[in-house]
Amino acid sequence: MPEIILSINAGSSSVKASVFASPTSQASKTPTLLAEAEISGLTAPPSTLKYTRGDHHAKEETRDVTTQDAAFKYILDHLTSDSGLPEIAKKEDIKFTCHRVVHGGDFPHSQVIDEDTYHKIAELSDLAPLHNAPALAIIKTVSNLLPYSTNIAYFDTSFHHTLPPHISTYPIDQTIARQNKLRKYGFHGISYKFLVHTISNHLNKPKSDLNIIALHLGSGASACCIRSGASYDTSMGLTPLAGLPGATRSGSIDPSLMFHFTHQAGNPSHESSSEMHITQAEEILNKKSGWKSLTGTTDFGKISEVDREEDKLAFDIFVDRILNYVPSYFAKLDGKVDALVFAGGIGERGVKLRKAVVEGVRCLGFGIDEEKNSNPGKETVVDITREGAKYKTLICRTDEQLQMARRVLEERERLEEDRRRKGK
Ligand SMILES: Nc1ncnc2c1ncn2[C@@H]1O[C@H](COP(=O)(O)OP(=O)(O)O)[C@@H](O)[C@H]1O
Ligand SMILES: CC(=O)OP(=O)(O)O
Ligand SMILES: [Mg+2]
Repeated sequence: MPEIILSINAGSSSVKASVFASPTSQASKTPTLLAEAEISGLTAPPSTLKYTRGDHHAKEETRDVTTQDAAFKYILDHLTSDSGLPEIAKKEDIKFTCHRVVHGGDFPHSQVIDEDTYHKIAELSDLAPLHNAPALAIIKTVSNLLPYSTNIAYFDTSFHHTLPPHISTYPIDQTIARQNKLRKYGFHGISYKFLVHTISNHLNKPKSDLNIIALHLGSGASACCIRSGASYDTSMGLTPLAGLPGATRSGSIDPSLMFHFTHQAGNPSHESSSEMHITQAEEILNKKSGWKSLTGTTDFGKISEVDREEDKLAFDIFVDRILNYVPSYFAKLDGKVDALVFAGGIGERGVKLRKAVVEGVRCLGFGIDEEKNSNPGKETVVDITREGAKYKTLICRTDEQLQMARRVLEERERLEEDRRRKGK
């Protein structure tokens, strides 16, 4: 009997969940997708549910859903009541549940979640104010509603454990930095790992030889310099606030700015709770900045239509900030670049943004084919390189849920051992 894996990706504006069946042959490590559901637009209500099971597609507005946990409960209800998905008609049939956890601190790889792991993830909540607490709420819900399932945490940070010290270290007092574990962690690592796997297959090049400049552009956006298949540098830092701006995030700013923005910068935010303590500065920069503060919307699709001056400004800021990274990573790769890769909600759907970014780095040898860029079809990887361009430009439809489910199959023995040890 195939085993069922439920894979959950709680982003800052969306929850995506996919149901997979394990392959019947022991040798295969490829899970089969049975159904996928996504509630998007949590920061731009009303949110919408998109549901796909084989050829069956459904779309509906979910007016009262505004948190990741509510979105997950809605999705779980939808999945388990779908008569076309008998595989999970009984909730006990879900053997593994994978959770994307954005901040994993020093965890080098996935963990079966027990009380201790749960608390370690909770301790990191202040360092990912839009992510860890919502993921923990979903983990709690799964423990209550699916008590037979083994919960596994996959961390965005694990992929970036290869960052060299001169890149991960902040030039600050090192005693305090070490005590408080203040360093660059990097995020979107599950997505970047998926990109490495997929692009390596697409280019028929071993992962260990693959150099890419990857842009994961969604509600949160980051760039990653991938050298020999591993993370060498990335734009996010101690928290997912650093680097590129996002839907409600400022991205990197002069650190002194906040003390001039408000005298309350260091005071606790009203949004602090017993689970998460953040300052007003952190609340403003994470939740009240970015596209929302500039344009009133978090929907980059709308902003890209550039109807108003403020949309144009937001669009131009994003392009400008991305252009701070691509040439710098190009130099760090010594010009040995296999591809510039666009992924994430904006990277995959933002036709105009891709064009502006690629044109911005044409002096390096990139070029975009306008027709392919405008009509990229449905393949996982789409080559949008202009004929004659020296370097490739690709779109890769990232799939963090699939990446986690694959890993469950690949590292099954270690996970079983971890599960036994933790008595789960
Ligand atoms: N056609 C489009 N053009 C540009 N951006 C888009 C388009 N459609 C959706 N988006 C943007 O994609 C983002 C969501 O990306 P996604 O990676 O799914 O989010 P999350 O960060 O929550 O995982 C939203 O900011 C949304 O506005
Ligand atoms: C790390 C991060 O910002 O993730 P997301 O884009 O899914 O919110
Ligand atoms: Mg995301």
